[in-house]
This record gives sequence, C-alpha cells and structure tokens, in this order.
Amino acid sequence: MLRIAVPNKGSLSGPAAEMLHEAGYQQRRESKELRIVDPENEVEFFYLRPRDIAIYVSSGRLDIGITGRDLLIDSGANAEEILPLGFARSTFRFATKPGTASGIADLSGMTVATSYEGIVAKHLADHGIDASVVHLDGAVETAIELGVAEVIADVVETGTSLRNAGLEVFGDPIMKSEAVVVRRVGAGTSEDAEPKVQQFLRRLQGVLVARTYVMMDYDCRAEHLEKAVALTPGLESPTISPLHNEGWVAVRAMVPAKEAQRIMDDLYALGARAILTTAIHACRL
Ligand SMILES: Nc1ncnc2c1ncn2[C@@H]1O[C@H](COP(=O)(O)OP(=O)(O)OP(=O)(O)O)[C@@H](O)[C@H]1O
Ligand SMILES: O=P(O)(O)OC[C@H]1O[C@H](OP(=O)(O)OP(=O)(O)O)[C@H](O)[C@@H]1O
Ligand SMILES: [Mg+2]
Repeated sequence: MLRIAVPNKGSLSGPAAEMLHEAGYQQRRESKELRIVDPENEVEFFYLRPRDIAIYVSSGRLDIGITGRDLLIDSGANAEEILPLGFARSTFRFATKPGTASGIADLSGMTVATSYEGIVAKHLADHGIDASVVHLDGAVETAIELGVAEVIADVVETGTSLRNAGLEVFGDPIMKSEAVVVRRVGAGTSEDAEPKVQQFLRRLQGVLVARTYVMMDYDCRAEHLEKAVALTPGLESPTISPLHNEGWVAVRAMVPAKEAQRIMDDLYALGARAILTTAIHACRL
C-alpha cells in the first residue's frame, strides 16, 4: 500500500485535498481524522503538519508527500521535489519599515525574524552577511512593531499582511514557492512502490492538464487548414476529420484555457466556424 503525507491544515491543506479528490482518491470526511485508507486505490493518507512532511518522507516511513517547496528547503530534510502542483504559490522575501534597509547588504548587524530559519540563515551566509536570525512560529509581521527584530523574512502572496503592518519588501526575492510532491532522495531506483508512485504522479499530472487546457473543436475550409492548425497545434498534433460538405474539415485539439478566447477570435477571423470549447474532466497524457 502506498503511504502518502498530506497537509492537515494551513494554506496547503484544502487545495491538496481537492486535487487528490479530483484525481480519484478518497479523502478524509472531517478535519480531525489523522489517517485514512483508500482500499480501492491501495493508498493510505497521513494528515500531517505541512512543516513536518519532508521529514517524514526523508525517514523512508512514508513514500511521498505534498508540501510547500519553501518548507521542503527550510527543513533541510533528505527529500526532493518530483512534481510541482501549481497551488499555494508564494514568494519568500525580506520586509521592514520604510527607510530601514534597501538591500541585503544593509542587514549586517541587524536581527531578522522568520518562521523559515533554515532558508534565511543559508541565504544570509551565501551573501556573506553577518546578521542574527530569531525564530518565530508565525505572525512575524508584528515582530518589528514589538521590537523583536528590525527586519522580517516571510511568505508573501498578495502583500496584504505586510501592508497592514506598515512594512515593505526590499531586495531580491529569496525564493519562489508552490505546493510540490516530495520523495526521499535516492528513492525510486530500487523501491517496490515505484510503479504505484508513477501512477499517482500520472493522476496528478492529469488533474493539472485538465485544469489548464480545454478541448477545442471547429470546422474550417481545407485551404485554411495549415494556418488554423498553426493556431491550435495541440499537444501531439490535432485530429483532422473530413466533413460531408466537400472542401471543409473538422479540427479537434487541446488548447491552453487562458488563450482559448483569443484563439477563437483568430480562428473566426480565418473563416473557421462552429468553434466550440469543452472542459476536460480527466486526462492521462
Ligand atoms: N497566503 C499564502 N498564499 C499562498 N501560499 C501560502 C500563503 N501562506 C502560506 N503559504 C504557503 O503554504 C505553506 C505553509 O502553509 P501555512 O503557513 O498555512 O502552514 P504553517 O505556517 O506551517 O502552519 P500554520 O498556519 O499553522 O502556522 C508554505 O509553502 C507557504 O509558501
Ligand atoms: O501576502 P499575503 O496574501 O498577506 O499572505 C502572506 C501571509 O500568509 C501567511 O500567513 P499565515 O496565514 O499562514 O499565518 P502565519 O504567519 O501565522 O503562518 C504568511 O506567513 C503571511 O503572513
Ligand atoms: Mg502559516
């Protein structure tokens, strides 16, 4: 049975459960459940703190897990990212009161508060900056107001939390993060679980594709086909079928959902008609 770690709370938890559900896996019914078995898919899910997931996976007791890239790196665990999942996107940045610092070089001798001590200490060391790092569990935006630190380093998504605390980002972003699937470094070459891991990854990739692509169908005159196909090249190559009306063909191809409206306009301008898009519910590439 494949053993998978899933975030039990926080920003990663809801979207991770939703993605697993879309991939056909059974998920827990209430938030107090710590583990469930999905017998049909031969998978056991363990609901753990996002920060602990890379550590469990690196111990080899769990086969894979879903966590944030920033949490994986911060943990220093012997685990690696094997699939980015596109949700819980954030940037990790320094911030402070306006006028305190404008770049990392200004941080020498200062104190930086963060929940991600591993990332911050390494980043400062890599830049040869001698600053103190103080670890706080969360709500680090308040640390400056209360005099615990001159600077913070934290997850920024919309920037609302920083604005509300009267803080501004400065310097280059330290890293970009999103939810990722992680696995112990070196696993995968010899493990019995490998075929099941690959099947799990294909299912999640299917969800990612179904979320980002739509199916497009249209009719066009044969003489315009090359130009039309250039607009809708599909993933492999579009399907072309003859129409009963001579000189016309039907075309079917997957297109990125974000570009669908623009492509429909361009196809229409080319003379294509009966242009339809439909959602993809599931997919195996
Ligand atoms: N506002 C946000 N928008 C997008 N991603 C976020 C946001 N806040 C946190 N994350 C991401 O979610 C992960 C951490 O989740 P979260 O902060 O909810 O958990 P935690 O801090 O470990 O737990 P807790 O919420 O109990 O302190 C990180 O990968 C982080 O980049
Ligand atoms: O840029 P924003 O959209 O405001 O999002 C960023 C905020 O979200 C996270 O906090 P969270 O809610 O996880 O609380 P925490 O700080 O207690 O972990 C993060 O630590 C920031 O405070
Ligand atoms: Mg948090």
